[in-house]
Amino acid sequence: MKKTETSETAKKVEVNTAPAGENTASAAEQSAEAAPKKKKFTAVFRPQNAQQIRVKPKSSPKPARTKTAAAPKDSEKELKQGVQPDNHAAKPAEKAAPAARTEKPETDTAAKSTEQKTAAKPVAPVRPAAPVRHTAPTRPVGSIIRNGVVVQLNTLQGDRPQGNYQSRGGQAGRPAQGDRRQGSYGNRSGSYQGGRPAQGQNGSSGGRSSGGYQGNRNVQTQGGSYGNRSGSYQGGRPAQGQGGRSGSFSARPGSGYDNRKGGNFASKNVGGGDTPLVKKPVSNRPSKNNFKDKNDKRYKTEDGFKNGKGGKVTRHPFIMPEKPKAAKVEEEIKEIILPENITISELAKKMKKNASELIKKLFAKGELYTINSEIPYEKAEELALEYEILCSPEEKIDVIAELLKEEKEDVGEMVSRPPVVCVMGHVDHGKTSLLDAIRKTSVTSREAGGITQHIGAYMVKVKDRPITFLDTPGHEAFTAMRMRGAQSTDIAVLVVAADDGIMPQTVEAINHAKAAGVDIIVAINKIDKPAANIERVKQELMQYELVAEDWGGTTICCPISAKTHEGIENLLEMILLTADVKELKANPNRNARGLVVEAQLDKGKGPVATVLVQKGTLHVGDFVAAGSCYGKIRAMLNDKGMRVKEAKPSTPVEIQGLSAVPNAGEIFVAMDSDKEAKDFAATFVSEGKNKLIEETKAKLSLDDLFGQIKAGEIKELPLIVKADVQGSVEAVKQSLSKLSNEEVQVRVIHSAVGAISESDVALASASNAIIIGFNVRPDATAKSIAEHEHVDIRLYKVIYQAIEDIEHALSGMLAPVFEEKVIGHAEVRALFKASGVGTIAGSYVLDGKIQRGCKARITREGEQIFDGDLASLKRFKDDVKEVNAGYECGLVFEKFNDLMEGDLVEAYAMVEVPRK
Ligand SMILES: Nc1nc2c(ncn2[C@@H]2O[C@H](COP(=O)(O)OP(=O)(O)OP(=O)(O)O)[C@@H](O)[C@H]2O)c(=O)[nH]1
Repeated sequence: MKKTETSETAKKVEVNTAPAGENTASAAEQSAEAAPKKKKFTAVFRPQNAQQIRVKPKSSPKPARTKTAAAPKDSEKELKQGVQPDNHAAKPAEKAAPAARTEKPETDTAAKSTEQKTAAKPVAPVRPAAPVRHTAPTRPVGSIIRNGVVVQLNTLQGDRPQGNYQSRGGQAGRPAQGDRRQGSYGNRSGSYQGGRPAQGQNGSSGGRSSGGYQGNRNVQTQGGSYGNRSGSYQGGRPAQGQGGRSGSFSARPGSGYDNRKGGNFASKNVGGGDTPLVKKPVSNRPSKNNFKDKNDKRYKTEDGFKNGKGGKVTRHPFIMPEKPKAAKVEEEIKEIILPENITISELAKKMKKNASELIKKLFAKGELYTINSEIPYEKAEELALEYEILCSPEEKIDVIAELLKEEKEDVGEMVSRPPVVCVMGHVDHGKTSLLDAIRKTSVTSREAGGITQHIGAYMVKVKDRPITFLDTPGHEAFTAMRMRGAQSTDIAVLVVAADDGIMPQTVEAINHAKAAGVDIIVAINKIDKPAANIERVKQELMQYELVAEDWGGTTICCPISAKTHEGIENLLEMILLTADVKELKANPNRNARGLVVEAQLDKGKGPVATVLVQKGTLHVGDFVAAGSCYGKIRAMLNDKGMRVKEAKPSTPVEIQGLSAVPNAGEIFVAMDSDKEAKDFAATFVSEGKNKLIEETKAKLSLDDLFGQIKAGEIKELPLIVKADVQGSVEAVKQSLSKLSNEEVQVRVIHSAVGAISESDVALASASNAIIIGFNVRPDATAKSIAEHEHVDIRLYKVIYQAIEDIEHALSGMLAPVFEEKVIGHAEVRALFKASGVGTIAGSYVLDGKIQRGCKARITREGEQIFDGDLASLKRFKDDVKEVNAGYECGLVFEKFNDLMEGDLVEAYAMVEVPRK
């Protein structure tokens, strides 16, 4: 029965051991192989296992190594079990004293385990988890060991405990013999072990040695009981150096073996887990050397000890596994990722140090910090380096960029698309006139009676080929449109008046176009004018690396007259030619994606947006998202105001159905479902909030700024601007921002199209901002919240009124200006000395009045001898507020007593005057 059981247990053990480590597993296997030989040995431990063990002992002859045959068995079993110390333990226990399964014995065994370890090494297999399980008590050892091991071992300790337990398990067998004693001993040994391992350990060797010692002690102490004896022997011997023998010995003591084995295993196998931390590996070897007997050496192999005579090698998971683990732990700690700013407490956590330790370190450098102090990355890195911890900056992921990221499309599915063109140039050089001319020459003339809608973009057809013009003013096409890094246009037509040449805004336009990597076609306008000088324009263009084709360059220059329409056709043809060269293509068979060109809140239609489809085809009914807005397209109008059902690449359309008004320049994407569109928008909203919070946080955490605010050097006026159309938002925003001066910074923290909403008020409340509404009103909820939160909402219909109001607000915020104002004169006519007060000037008020707390200048014979505060003003013996002309009074001046009769006192006050 027992034998069979043992084999079963062995299997179980293997399973158990597996987690402990491959080594243990292999050991188990080996042990399993060896087991038959060792069968003779019985483990004392688990009564349950004991039976099984018995069986094994018979079969296992190897145990013989050890003096007791049983020991070998145990070892074998253990080996088989590898990880299953319990079984082994049980076996020995059975032999020694089956009864003793008590935890105490386990502890003893644990103690002995160290010795056993040496001896046990061979026996490693004994680990039999049994002891561990049983040995809750043994744990003391484990715990001790843990303590001994110190924190580093913690993780390992967890494992170790098992090792210890196993060995204990072996001891557990003993317990049967004399539970109490063993128990007590176990404790002792446990304590010892703990101490020792801690001391020397690190390595398994520590464990062993301690185990060995403990084993001895235990044994000794146990004395009377057989189990004890055996234990002592085992312990002692193993300790001395018999690995194999001890194994055999352990067989006797059962417990002893178990312990040893367990110990060994624990240290080795289990240790594999735990030890790594402790450095067991190293220690194990040394201990082995110390303990090794001749026999041991014989049996020893790099992999472990040979089992008994068979010469088979039992693998000892011991050292090998442990080291790598320890190394890993250290590595983990050595590199940390830090954000831009981090608090001391967070840094300490990452460094696995105590915050107070860091604070002390900084304090030693003369820098005062608290655990909540935020320090920049550089400082944190410097600090971490002192602990030999490397830092790397946290990589910020642009969630929105990730969201908008697109995979490369299959070129095969792409078809050519119309070019998207924008017109740029200096003021009055004829941009509008050119666009009008183009419309008239192409679109309007063909679409007889058709009314071209002003939707910010339109298409014209030249020789049946469409061209899309973005009708956005100036370089906004590049700035706003490029907000999300999207390329809005393919070709830029630079309008330069032939009679005016290159002007500042022309240069600006050139730079924007170049930065956007857009092809430039120069339209030299107003050639109908007598003062027109085309060649001069071409010459000037050369300064900006735009060399006309007829001058040997590559820049297409088209002389035109927006007034007479001369050259317009040629310009359009040139645009098409350039488009051909660029081979503009897009895939129309996919979800649409493009740019919001313009957007506004229409009283009848709600939010409407002019979008330029860049890829795919947009359909009515599509779910779209644009920035923080989303919705299902209810209706779609083309540039002629006609309802359309779909829009292909490069087509501008006005869409209705969005939940709110998106920002111009925002990318819109068509989604497969409403939920996707909503999620997309939600991400934008949360990202926006995060950014806002980050900005606020960053500001508040800047000591510099705080210092300046404290010193009154910087003040800020946060504003939220809401208007009915995007154009107004921009206008109000810019006008207000211009009001910033050296002392007060006007900061528009949020601006958008639409009514003043609840979230606007919430934001204003949180950031102490004023809401400026231009042609919009707050909704009912927003209004009531604003009243409750005392948020100031200012509504305007004319921009200048808003500006004027803000200007006033600013002047109120400016540091008051004080001016000196003379309030009266007095003459010193008598002097009195008063102890503790000083000299009292008995004076007569000549004119005006003298007021308490005023300032005074004293002149003597035309020469000023004092300018400072009036410390006290008395009428007779009473303090008074003021003394009018014609009355006498007593004056005492702040820290000035050098007065003489006849001195003239001029009283004055500093009064606040309104700023001009
Ligand atoms: N003679 C002549 N006058 C032109 C021509 N093109 C434009 N103009 C005049 O130049 C003036 C400015 O023209 P706009 O088209 O408004 O110029 P713009 O560049 O759009 O000006 P802003 O919108 O203020 O930037 C108008 O009075 C036009 O009539 C042209 O080809 N010949």
